[in-house]
Amino acid sequence: MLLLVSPINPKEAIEAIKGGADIIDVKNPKEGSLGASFPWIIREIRRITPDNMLVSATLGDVPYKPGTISLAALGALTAGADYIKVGLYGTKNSKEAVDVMENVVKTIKDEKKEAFVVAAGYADAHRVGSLDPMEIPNVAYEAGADVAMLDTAVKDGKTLFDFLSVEELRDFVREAHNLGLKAALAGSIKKEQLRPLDEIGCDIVGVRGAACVGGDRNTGTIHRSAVTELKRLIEAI
Ligand SMILES: O=C[C@H](O)COP(=O)(O)O
Repeated sequence: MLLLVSPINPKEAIEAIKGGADIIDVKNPKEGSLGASFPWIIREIRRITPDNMLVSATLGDVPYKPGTISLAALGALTAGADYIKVGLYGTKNSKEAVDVMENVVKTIKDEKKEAFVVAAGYADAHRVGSLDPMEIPNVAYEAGADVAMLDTAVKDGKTLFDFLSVEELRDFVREAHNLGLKAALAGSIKKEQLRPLDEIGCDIVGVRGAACVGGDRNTGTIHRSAVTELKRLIEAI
């Protein structure tokens, strides 16, 4: 299981890299769970990240605006991201979600075939009126994306496991794999939840809060010691 860590700036990105993260995921929590960062921050983080490591950028908790999101995707790619995440927030059904995702896939793959496209849904979708999380693998598949992901939309201390049972998460991962996709899971993941995620076959676990010290995901900052511990726990499973 790979460890994706979400820094907000280059200083935190260095901590994540030194701590042993596998994927550096540039994020702006001020704009939401999957809040988009700025091109110059993505570019600088790409510059300081070793070439053999993926840099991810999220396009935000996106509305149902395929054109707008396609342009944002091109911006993230141009700034240096090679793992593009789309938070399917304002898409109310799978038809709208596929519409957004297939345009993002076209945008990215036309420019850089080997870049990854991630369709991200929310385990607590019912709290924000977005798409049923169990539909995400099929949306990702239909659109030609590479990864089906879940996070939580509302960051209030509740974790992924508060909204979906281990059995439901196992089904999500199984369906993604059956469709030839990778499965990524996030949502205020705690250290003790790494093992169950690995056991159900999760390919990528995403964290911010658990990699921060001196506060939570908003008030704390990523420190290499916390990242190293997460990495060590994963390796020990
Ligand atoms: O992509 C993963 C997110 O950054 C998860 O953040 P969180 O662990 O604070 O919920």
